[in-house]
Parts: sequence; structure tokens; C-alpha cells
Amino acid sequence: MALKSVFDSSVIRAEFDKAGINTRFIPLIWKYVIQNPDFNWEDIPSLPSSAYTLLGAKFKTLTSVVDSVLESNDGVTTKLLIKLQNGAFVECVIMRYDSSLGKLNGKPRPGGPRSTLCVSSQVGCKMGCTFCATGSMGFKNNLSSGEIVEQLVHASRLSTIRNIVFMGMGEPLNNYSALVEAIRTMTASPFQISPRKITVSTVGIIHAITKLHNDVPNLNLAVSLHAPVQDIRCKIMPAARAFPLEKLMNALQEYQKKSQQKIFIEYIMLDGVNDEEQQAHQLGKLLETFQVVVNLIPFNPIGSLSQFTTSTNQKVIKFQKILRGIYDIRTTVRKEMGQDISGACGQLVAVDLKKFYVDRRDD
Ligand SMILES: C[S@@+](CC[C@H](N)C(=O)[O-])C[C@H]1O[C@@H](n2cnc3c(N)ncnc32)[C@H](O)[C@@H]1O
Ligand code: SF4
Repeated sequence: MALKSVFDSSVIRAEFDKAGINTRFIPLIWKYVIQNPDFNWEDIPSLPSSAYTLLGAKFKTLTSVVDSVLESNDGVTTKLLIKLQNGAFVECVIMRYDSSLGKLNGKPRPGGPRSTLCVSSQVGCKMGCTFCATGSMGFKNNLSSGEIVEQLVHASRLSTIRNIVFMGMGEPLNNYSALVEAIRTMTASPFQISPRKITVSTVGIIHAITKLHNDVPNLNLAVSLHAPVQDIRCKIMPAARAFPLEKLMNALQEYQKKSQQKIFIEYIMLDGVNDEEQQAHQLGKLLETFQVVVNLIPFNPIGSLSQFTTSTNQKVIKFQKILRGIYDIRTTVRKEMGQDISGACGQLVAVDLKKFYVDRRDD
């Protein structure tokens, strides 16, 4: 029988309850695991003896291992290749936005440099977006909540993680219960990441969006819209057929009414597909009644897997000007990081990953 992750919080809580062990010990165990890469359960001080027996019989200190670490040329992005207990690989990416100096407005940032961790929620993805490397793999399996949290544990040993984005491999809302449990663990002791520093990015799984705020309030929601009209959306994102634009916008309206928070809209700029002035106006009209921030994202090449190219700078700037100037919508252009190690959005793919890493080490 495969041993469980101690970071699968519902499993460890149930086991502790069954054995009559106080669950207040669980955060202490988590803290010990984060701080000590190599140890035996007996090394953790001050647990009841029944806890050592239970941990030894049913749990592993970590069920996943860091197989390789790749640094981008500028040292800002680090990609971890993580091997799961079932032999599959996922990736997570640390982005040190202000790592070089850890400064804010020229002064040392209180608490040191801040890093953002991009985590994976699935091995592969079944949504099949035509521009996404992960989508090209198809769906392999869901991660458990413990496997999601373990990515944070591995990354925390390399960097102080302040923000989490669910923008790695997979569609987080297609792995809903593990996602919710992982977020509850990440926001609890000892991680204590504020929900406001966690962003869940989704292709638009309507039934999950409608319950997300009730289950985990105060998160940031990012929606991968990528087109302002249903027919273009369907062409580039097959999932749009099951989750039509009109119904998605209604769900977002409801979400915003409940959460009172702005929603992030992700929009990949694909040359000749969704980047014309007409589409900027359609997007402006679609979003003008919402509180949103639109991120215009350059398309990251994924080798021969996709037929797209990214829009020219002029088109991106024109698009941004229309949204800002005419529709008064906050619109940013995302600076992609980590392209040289395929650590940018949509470039995470576990096909032949081992080979990729080995090849890169030889560069
Ligand atoms: C990989 S997805 C994971 C989260 C979720 N499944 C989603 O689609 O929002 C994270 C973001 O990367 C974007 N993305 C996918 N492929 C991309 C590519 N080749 N270039 C730029 N962004 C891409 C997605 O559209 C999404 O906004
Ligand atoms: S963009 Fe997101 S939903 Fe689409 S295939 Fe990639 S991971 Fe899945």
C-alpha cells in the first residue's frame, strides 16, 4: 500500500482522530518537515508515542521528490521537476520578481525578497487548449491535495514564497476538492499564506466558479478568456463548447457580486486570431460592467505543438490603448519570465521531461 502524504490534511486529520491523537500536533509536524529535508519521524520532538507509530505505519515525510532544478539565465526563474509517488512528473516554477535586491522603491523590502510559486494541479489536462503545451499531453491524473502542497514545501526550501498562482500544469477547477483542501492547508499554520496572495486560474469551469467563493473566500480568480466572442473561443479552446461565453460571464457576475473583488482576465495575444481592433472593442464591451484587470499575455512558443505566433508589439499596444482609453479597463501587458527554461505559462509539459532536463544540463 502506498504511503500517504502528511500534507493530505483530511487524511492525516482522519487518521489522528481515529487513533485519538490531538490534531493540534499536525502543524508542528508540517513545520518540522518543511525545515528538515532529511529525518526520521522519531526525530520530531514532543509528539505522543502513538503519533510516531501512526506516522511510521501510514505516512511518508514527503511523497514526492525534486528530480531536477533548472535556473533561468537571468536567475529570476527556477523550475522544479517533481517526481510523484506514481512515477509521473509535474513541474512548479519559482519566480523572484524582485529577487535581485529584495528592494521595494529602492529600500530593503520588509521580510526580504518575495517569490511567487506557480503550482501544478494535474498531470496533463483534458481541456485541450490549442495553444498550450500541457493541453497537448492529454489528461493523466489529478494531484492529491498533499501533492499540491508538497510543491510549496519543496519551493519553500529554496525561497520565501509569498504568492501562489495555480497556473502550472492542469485545470485546477477540474480537481476541485483537492484544490480547496490544498488552499485551506496553504492558508493555515505553518504556511499562513494569505488567500489574497493566492490566484486560481481557470479556463472557466462554470459549476465550480459558482461555489468557489463559498468554499475558499478572498482568493484571486483569474479567467483565461482569450477571446471576446464564442466562435473564436471555441476555435482555440474546445472547452468553450461545454462552458459557453454567455453562461461564463453570468457566473463571473455572480462571483463578483459575492466576492466584491476584481477578477483577472487573461488574454493571450495570438497574431491574426484574436488581436484585431474589432476584438478589442468586443472585449471592452463584454467587460465594461465588471471590475477587472486584463492581462495581455504574449504567446509563448511551444515548439511544433501549436500553429500560433504572438502578436506584434504594435498590435498589443493598440489593443491595450482601446481597452484603457475607450472602456476605462485596467490593462497590463504581461512580461513573461523563464522562457529559456520553458517555465513560462503554457510551456509546462511532462512529455519526455526527463530527457529535456538531461539535455539542458549538457548545454
Ligand atoms: C497553463 S494554464 C493553467 C491554469 C488553467 N488551466 C487555465 O487555463 O487558466 C495558465 C495560463 O497559461 C496560459 N497559457 C497556456 N498556454 C500558453 C502559451 N503557449 N503562451 C502563453 N500563455 C499560455 C493559459 O491560457 C492560462 O491563462
Ligand atoms: S490552458 Fe489551462 S485549461 Fe487549457 S489546456 Fe492548458 S492547462 Fe488546460
